[in-house]
Amino acid sequence: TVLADNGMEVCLWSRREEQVTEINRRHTNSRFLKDTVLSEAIYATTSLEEAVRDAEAVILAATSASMREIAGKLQPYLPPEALLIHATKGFEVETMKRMTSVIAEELPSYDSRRIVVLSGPSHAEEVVLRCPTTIVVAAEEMEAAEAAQDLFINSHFRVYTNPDVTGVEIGGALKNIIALGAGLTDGLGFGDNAKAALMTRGLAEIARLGTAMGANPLTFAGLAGVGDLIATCTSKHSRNWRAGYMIGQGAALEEVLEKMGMVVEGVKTTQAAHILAQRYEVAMPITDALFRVLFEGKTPEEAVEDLMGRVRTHEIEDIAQEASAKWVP
Ligand SMILES: NC(=O)C1=CN([C@@H]2O[C@H](COP(=O)(O)OP(=O)(O)OC[C@H]3O[C@@H](n4cnc5c(N)ncnc54)[C@H](OP(=O)(O)O)[C@@H]3O)[C@@H](O)[C@H]2O)C=CC1
Ligand SMILES: O=C(CO)COP(=O)(O)O
Repeated sequence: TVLADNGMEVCLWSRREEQVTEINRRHTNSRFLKDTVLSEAIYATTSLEEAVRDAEAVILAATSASMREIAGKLQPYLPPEALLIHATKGFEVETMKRMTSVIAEELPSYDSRRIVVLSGPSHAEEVVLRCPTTIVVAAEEMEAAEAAQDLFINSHFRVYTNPDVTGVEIGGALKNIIALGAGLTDGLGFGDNAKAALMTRGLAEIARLGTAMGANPLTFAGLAGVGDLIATCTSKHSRNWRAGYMIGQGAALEEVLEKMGMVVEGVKTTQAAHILAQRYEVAMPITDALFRVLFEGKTPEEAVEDLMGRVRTHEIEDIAQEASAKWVP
């Protein structure tokens, strides 16, 4: 919608014939965006080759679990000059790799410095209504990030650039864990204090792992960090929040995922972050508590008790200030 508003011809690729027909005939995508009429500049196809032919930019926006498969399928068709952008928030859980690494591995002839990640507080339901939205684009090569900025920016969609690909990808992925936790505390009937605590201490552990993985800690104070954390932890649109809420109310994970019918990235990301925290030797108590609830049968109430009973500690970490001063793109 944003690109069509900016005068571009947009081709959507889907593997579902019925969805493609609906988009082309009725200009709606009722499974995902009820009550929205899409621009006539948007059309759809089941042919990936047709979708990317002569494309100025190719945007990968499916799930993290399907990124490798889709990037691999794209390989023979990607026009070499096209700008490659992804908007997926998660890790490849089998390898713990970030999305840009997965894409780079599947598209070895594409200059990986030009792969752009687009992230930030941006629920699709609000973007299609043209509600003011701000996001961030990051690439190792700043011209690529600026080219993505040029494509998307308009009066209702404001785009910032950032050279920190690692931080932007990690912020977008890890906030989903905290959103699950925020939903869970709401489902348990706790109030604003609990949610504020989770968001604040959640941001601390996002920044801790992110910094250990090479991100600029200041990125987590930006749109891909605290910005997306606020949107996702407080929004009725968030699938992660809703999934957490149902679990807090006593539902089992399998039942919740079945009901959602859409991706809840935070579940796989909790698995990935739990392992990454061990690998990088950083403390992620909220992630660990959620891991135990999701995968080890701990009750939400027990997890909260564990978190509140942890050994007392101080708030601000020196390491973050030092890392920020030293960080180079
Ligand atoms: N929704 C939002 O507001 C935002 C989402 N994101 C991120 O974007 C990503 C996608 O989210 P979202 O669109 O909401 O998720 P949904 O679950 O709503 O949709 C996922 C889409 O990916 C497609 N897909 C999954 N696997 C494959 C595959 N192997 N081949 C082809 N298509 C596939 C699905 O197609 P099919 O129906 O055929 O299964 C479906 O169209 C996530 O990482 C999310 O975190 C980021 C910002 C905002
Ligand atoms: O990342 C998002 C908004 O920025 C979407 O969050 P959910 O996947 O929780 O709906």
